[in-house]
Parts: sequence; C-alpha cells; structure tokens
Amino acid sequence: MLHPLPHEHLRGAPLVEIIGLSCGYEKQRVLNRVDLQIMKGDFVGLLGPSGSGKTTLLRSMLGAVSVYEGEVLVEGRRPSEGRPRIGYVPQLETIDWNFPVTVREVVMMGRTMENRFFPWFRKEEKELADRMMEQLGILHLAGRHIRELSGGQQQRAFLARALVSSPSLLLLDEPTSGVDVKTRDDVMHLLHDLNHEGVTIVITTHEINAVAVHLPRLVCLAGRVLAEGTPYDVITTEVLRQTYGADMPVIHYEGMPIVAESPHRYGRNGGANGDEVNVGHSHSHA
Ligand SMILES: Nc1ncnc2c1ncn2[C@@H]1O[C@H](COP(=O)(O)OP(=O)(O)OP(=O)(O)O)[C@@H](O)[C@H]1O
Repeated sequence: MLHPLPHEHLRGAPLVEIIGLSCGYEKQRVLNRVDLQIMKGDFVGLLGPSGSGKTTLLRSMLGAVSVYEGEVLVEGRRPSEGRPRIGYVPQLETIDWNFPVTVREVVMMGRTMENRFFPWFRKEEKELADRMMEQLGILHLAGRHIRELSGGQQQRAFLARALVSSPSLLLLDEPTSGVDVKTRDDVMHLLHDLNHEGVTIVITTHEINAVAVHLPRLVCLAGRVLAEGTPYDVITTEVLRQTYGADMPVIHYEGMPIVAESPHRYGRNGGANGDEVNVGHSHSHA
C-alpha cells in the first residue's frame, strides 16, 4: 500500500529546482550534473561521506557557490535574482567564535537580512527574537556570549537566528553533530514540529541510525546524486556501498532499516562512531 507523502496537500510547484547543476569553488568542481527537486513541505536528509558535496549543495541554494552548468531555482528564481526567505544554520565548527556577540545579538542578525537598509530593530522584532529564544529554551542565556554556550545551546541560538526571518526553507548543516543524545533528539523533534507547521527543511547528516532513517526522504551524494527516496529505498547495503565505498550491513527492525556495523570492525574497542553501533535507539516521529 502506498502511504501519502507528508503535507501532500501542500505539494505542487517545487520550492527548489536543481537542474543539471555542476558547481563548486574557484579551483574545484564539487558537484556534477545534479538534478533534484525539493517540494513544499519536504523534510530531506543529505547523506554522503566527508567532502561529497553536502554543504556545497546547501550553499548552491543560497547562491554561494560558482555554477559551471545548469541552475538552481528557489521559488522559481535564481538566488542572484533576489534573496528568497531561506534560514541557514551552518556547521558549528565553521563559525568564528572570536567575534564578540551575545546570544540575543546572534538571533537578531536573522532580521538584519530583512532590514538591510534600516539596520535598527523595531520593538516587535526584539519581542519576536525573545519569543523564539523562549520557545527554544535559551532565553535565559540571551545576554551571554555565544562562545560560552554548550554545543546544543549554540545550535539552538543559530536555529533561532534562522527562524526569526520566518523562512519558507530551512537549511541546516549537521544540526546534530557534537551534541548529546538527548539534545540531538530534542533538536530533531523541534525540526519535525517545524516541518509539520509547513516549513520545508533540508539537513545534512552523518548519523544514519539516529537521524536519517527517521526522515521522510533521503538523498545520497558523492559528487553527484547516487540515490534518493525513502529510508527504506535508500538505506540498503548496495546504496551505502556506492555512497561511502564501504560494506555496511543493513538489517530491519520494526520495519525500519538499521546499519548494523560489526563492533569488531575497528578493533576491540567498538565502532568508529557511536551511531553506527547504536542499533537499539529509535525516535517515535518517523
Ligand atoms: N570555500 C571553499 N573553497 C574551496 N573549496 C571548498 C570550499 N568549501 C568546501 N570546499 C571543497 O569542496 C569539497 C566538498 O566540500 P563540502 O563541504 O561540500 O563537503 P561535505 O559533504 O559537506 O563534507 P563534510 O561531511 O565533511 O561536512 C571538499 O573537497 C572541500 O575541500
């Protein structure tokens, strides 16, 4: 039996259309001939090894890469033709933590994009930022320096920054890396809630069992799109071998695929990362 896709009623014109895209940076072509559509209401996970172009694909939607062939349309327009409402949460490791800003200031930066010519904030904007921080449980940290926060709290601050512009598309680069299991689940619940409210979301992740299998749609990348579909379609030994160049046995538990790496694969002390051997953990919101 076919299950209806999430937000079937919202589906229509694609929110993002990537057509024959080859792109990269000045000296390096990273993605080749990528065709991908992201529909309104989608929640897409990008999988692929380090350097496979996941961040580059997110950045192509922001118009922040060199395009050699093809094009990217967001809401029917090229990113250079005007900035669509996109919230972007970068990988925390890429952020320069030396700039002296408080959590509130980081969140308010999300409004600067809107008020480019009027770089001061209205009272309502400050209230909106406070509401967002409250919802994300970081309002009590508003006056603290962003550098003094834990990884999970920083992730929330940047998520709040992305959300204050009421984006129709939210792009998050590894939103669960470097946080504990509880925070990871909280962040994922929050993203699922936002998605249910109609926000289209694209994330990158390395966590197959804990994150990817709970998403409605996955795209495997390695310089090009190798596979896309539901976790059931994509999390297979064959697709993972093509994507990561490694043998990763897949088992099924309660109808869900799980990557079951041998704990002995990297020696006597367990797997390469906790996710791959953590076969018992599951979310409830898939
Ligand atoms: N600003 C940049 N200038 C030049 N090359 C870059 C830049 N950013 C990334 N690259 C190169 O592009 C390639 C793809 O990088 P990208 O960050 O898209 O990979 P990724 O799949 O997101 O990796 P990871 O999982 O490690 O975050 C890499 O070889 C990287 O060195």
